[in-house]
Amino acid sequence: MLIIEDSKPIASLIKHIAEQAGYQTDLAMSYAQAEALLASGKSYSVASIDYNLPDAPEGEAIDLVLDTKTPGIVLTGKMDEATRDKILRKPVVDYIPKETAQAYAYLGKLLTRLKLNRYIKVLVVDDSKAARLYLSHLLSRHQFQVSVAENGQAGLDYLVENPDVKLVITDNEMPVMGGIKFVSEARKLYTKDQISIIGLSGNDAGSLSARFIKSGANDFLKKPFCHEEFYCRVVQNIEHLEYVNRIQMLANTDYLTKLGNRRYFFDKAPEAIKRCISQQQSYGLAMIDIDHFKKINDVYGHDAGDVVIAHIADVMRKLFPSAIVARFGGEEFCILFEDASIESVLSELDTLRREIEASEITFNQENIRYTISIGYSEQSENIDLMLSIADNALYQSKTNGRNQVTAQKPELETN
Ligand SMILES: Nc1nc2c(ncn2[C@@H]2O[C@H](COP(=O)(O)OP(=O)(O)OP(=O)(O)O)[C@@H](O)[C@H]2O)c(=O)[nH]1
Repeated sequence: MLIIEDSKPIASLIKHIAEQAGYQTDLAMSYAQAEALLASGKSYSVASIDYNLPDAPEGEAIDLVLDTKTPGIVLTGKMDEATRDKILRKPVVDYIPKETAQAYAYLGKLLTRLKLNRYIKVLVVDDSKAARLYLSHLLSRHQFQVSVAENGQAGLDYLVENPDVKLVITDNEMPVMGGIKFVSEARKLYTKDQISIIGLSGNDAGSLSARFIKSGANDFLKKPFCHEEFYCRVVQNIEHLEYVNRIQMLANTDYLTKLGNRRYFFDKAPEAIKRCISQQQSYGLAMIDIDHFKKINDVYGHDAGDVVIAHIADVMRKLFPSAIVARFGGEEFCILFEDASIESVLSELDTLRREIEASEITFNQENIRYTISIGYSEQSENIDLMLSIADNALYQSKTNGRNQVTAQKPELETN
């Protein structure tokens, strides 16, 4: 990041904020220094620009930065409307009045946002080439990955192929398929928590915003809009998705091991089973339980028990990167294997058993060794049946002396 700022204390505050957001920084304390840095051929992912510099008092540094295609954030002590309008007529990322108490917190948030935006895909759906270009420029300035479609049908086709799109901005009046129909079709594919949709229209009918939202849009913007409002709406909608994803992630993750929890397992496993059935792939389910775990807690303490639980989670993550692995509760784990023959899964489960048996965990200068028992169920359409069979097989492993793998078929028992 290039920081253009003549005040030393403010420059070091911005440097600190930028570094916290993960940027390396260069400082220019005047227009001339900024010009020299930019002319040296060095490229910057963003620049903060002080509007008023001793050798450039009227925002001349803004054009200097923008001419090099560097995204620029203007910091200004001038609060008047004329200055604001002058700045916003230029393709800057944003402007921040320095006087407000929140200015530097806002800058930090904006810098972090710009980094995250590089990984966010946005689809613009509009039949007007000029509008597509304009919206793409606005979004690219905030570092989003932008794709375009020229009507609702093309937008829908794009969404089917690209489920990782996070935000759609769509016009209403379009040939082939209009915006309202497009939104309601898109909602058959993705929920409001998966893709955010903002409807746009220049139509004066007041009911249009309600129709967009009732069809499944998250938000609506009337054309013409000012850049600031556009960016505020975009960021607000993206942040909503991020909050929901974070809450879902927390609700589905086990705190100690960072593996999925029981809820995660019951969310993912039925989908995986359906996938395997439709693709005629074999699958199976394993229950894993640490042997005599109570003794580990009793002898070495509860914290040592936690380290053992985290250890087995790490080993499973390493050995089964593509399986659905979950901590079911306490010292019990469950794994769903997709597209795997029984021979290969049983061999992999035995590798897990042997790796755990051979490992030694050091905690508070004590060396801890432990073993695990495993029960395996071959495939069934009924996940509850598979769980009960794997549980039964696990019980057999325990009663037969622990530290072993037992497999059972849903109809026929094998060992
Ligand atoms: N440290 C630690 N202990 C836990 C956790 N969750 C459950 N436990 C303990 O795990 C132990 C499970 O003991 P049991 O169900 O009797 O089974 P076990 O001692 O492993 O014996 P077997 O399963 O028969 O081999 C209990 O003492 C629980 O308190 C946890 O998150 N951390």
